Amino acid sequence: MAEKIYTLSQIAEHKSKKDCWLAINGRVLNVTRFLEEHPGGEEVLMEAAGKDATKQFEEIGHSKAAHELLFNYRVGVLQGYKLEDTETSNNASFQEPKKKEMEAFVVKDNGVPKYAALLEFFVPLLVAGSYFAYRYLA
Ligand code: HEM
Repeated sequence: MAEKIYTLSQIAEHKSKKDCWLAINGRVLNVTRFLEEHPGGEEVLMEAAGKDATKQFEEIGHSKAAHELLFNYRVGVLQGYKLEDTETSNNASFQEPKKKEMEAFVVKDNGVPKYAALLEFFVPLLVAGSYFAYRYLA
């Protein structure tokens, strides 16, 4: 999927409270609707508005959740960054957990693995029981 590529000077045209863009890790973000929600406050975002804010963003030590939030505001890619990289990291953080959830769901809901789990529990118990019975009773 092709994404729109922006230059830093194009981003610099969007630095007001009503239209606020910035770039982080090669992604161009429209954070206008996030200004009021940002836990670190509107002011720090406004200071970074219209610029590449990667350094500031990383220096704060934002959480994984904050890194994932970035995807919600993505409007394009900063010129000079590879598209594949951003696509891959996008897929990795959004699709992998979903897949894991699905697997857990299938195991819980399927009768066969439950039966297998019971066997896995009782067979070693039976073997150990037989061994001790043989050792102490015979
Ligand atoms: C779209 C971009 C951004 C997102 C999605 C975002 C998200 C967040 C979130 C979720 C938090 C809560 C703490 C955490 O989970 O790490 C936070 C805190 C904070 N952010 Fe951001 N942030 C962004 C950009 C920035 C930028 C560019 C700066 C600095 C120029 C900044 C400065 C801060 C500060 C100072 C805090 C408070 C840290 C604290 O109280 O310990 N953020 N941000």
